[in-house]
Amino acid sequence: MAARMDLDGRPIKPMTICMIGAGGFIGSHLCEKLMAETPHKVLALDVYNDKIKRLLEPDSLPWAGRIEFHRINIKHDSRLEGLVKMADLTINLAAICTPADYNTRPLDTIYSNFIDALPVVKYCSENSKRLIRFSTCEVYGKTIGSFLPKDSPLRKDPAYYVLKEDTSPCIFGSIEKQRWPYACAKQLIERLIYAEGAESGLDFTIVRPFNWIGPRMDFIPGIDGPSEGVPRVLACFSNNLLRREPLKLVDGGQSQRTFVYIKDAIEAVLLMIENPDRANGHIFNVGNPNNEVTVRQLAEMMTQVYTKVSGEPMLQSPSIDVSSKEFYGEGYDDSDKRIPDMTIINKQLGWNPKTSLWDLLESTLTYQYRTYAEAIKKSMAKPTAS
Ligand SMILES: NC(=O)c1ccc[n+]([C@@H]2O[C@H](COP(=O)([O-])OP(=O)(O)OC[C@H]3O[C@@H](n4cnc5c(N)ncnc54)[C@H](O)[C@@H]3O)[C@@H](O)[C@H]2O)c1
Ligand SMILES: O=c1ccn([C@@H]2O[C@H](COP(=O)(O)OP(=O)(O)O[C@H]3OC[C@](O)(CO)[C@H]3O)[C@@H](O)[C@H]2O)c(=O)[nH]1
Repeated sequence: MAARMDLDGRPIKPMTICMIGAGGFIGSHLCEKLMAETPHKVLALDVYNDKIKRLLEPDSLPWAGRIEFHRINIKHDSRLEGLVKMADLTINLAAICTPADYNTRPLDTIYSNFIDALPVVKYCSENSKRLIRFSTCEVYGKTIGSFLPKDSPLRKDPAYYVLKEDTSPCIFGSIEKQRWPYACAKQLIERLIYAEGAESGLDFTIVRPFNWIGPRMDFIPGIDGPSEGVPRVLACFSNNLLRREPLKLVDGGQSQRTFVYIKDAIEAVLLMIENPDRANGHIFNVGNPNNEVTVRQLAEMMTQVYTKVSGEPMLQSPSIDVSSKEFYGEGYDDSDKRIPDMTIINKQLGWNPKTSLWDLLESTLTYQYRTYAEAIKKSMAKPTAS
């Protein structure tokens, strides 16, 4: 492998990375990238490894010896400190991060996103180890514009909706709205890390992903996850399409999101890993401001793309409206609109997303169809117990 250079033309030394949550959606793509394109070593920590199994077996793989899986629940495992100490850099991805859990398991959500993350910050700080912490775009909550009257011309002014790391406020709903414990826990751990940086000199980078999507995201209920489970929107809509059911639009599907292809986003994370001088002390939005749609438009586009990749005809009624109470239960609330400002990541790391929403949906839904269509057909053909 040719020597890798950083953005300032210096050779990059091979490093050991302790990656917590390596078995999840983002972790699996990051491990794949690090194994295929870099000389770095990964200590991969998670309670599951299904999504990275391909990288772990067999021993003849070109990167064998550079990735080690440790089945660890960071809530209670004394091996964690030793693994942080062995590494040059710790990346913490571990979290409960599906909205269906926030209002139904708020305590688990707070523990997972704040309490369980505390020892990781402490071990990094005490041992002078660099930390990359995965936060979320959800720390911004709702836009300022959403509080303006519906017909206010200011709603069209980007100052009222574009989300900037260093100036936008974090606006959450009331305590009864249990959508927000996740965002609030993520915000508090960001503040703690920032304070460790200021008071104890911790070298940190905080990543705020804006709806990264692609293959291996979440699960398909009843196939590789619980039948009653509710994953994030990409997997919910994929499941509906694969089962030939209408896509469910929560509260009319009026909320807006910007979606970025996982492979583009992973490029940004690799730049952070390999350019510590440019990434330390920063909070980065990582998203694609050009890929904005309402959830209703996302459903329409996914239906069209799925029809193309599967060759199956479109349903007569491809979507239905459901209330958030019916879909998520009491206490659900939503972010209205999420457009990332890209100034900081652009200036520090020169990163820009490349893939259009249509193209990323085409490659992702091709993967979903190839991976799940047969299994779903078989499971739907099975007689159900009466
Ligand atoms: N995917 C996105 O668009 C997105 C958006 C915003 C924020 N994030 C953040 O990025 C991170 C990764 O997200 P993801 O989409 O890959 O989610 P994911 O659920 O696929 O991955 C999280 C992984 O953490 C592991 N984990 C959770 N608790 C653990 C524990 N106690 N011990 C060990 N492992 C544990 C899980 O088993 C899972 O494999 C999360 O912190 C999430 O909040 C992701
Ligand atoms: O079947 C469905 C499922 C969802 N929706 C609506 O889609 C919007 C997006 O939902 P989702 O992808 O589940 O998650 P969010 O974008 O709301 O939140 C995530 O953003 C980042 C992260 O931190 C981690 O991924 C997480 O909190 C939403 O409006 C749903 O109501 C639907 O209509 N139908």
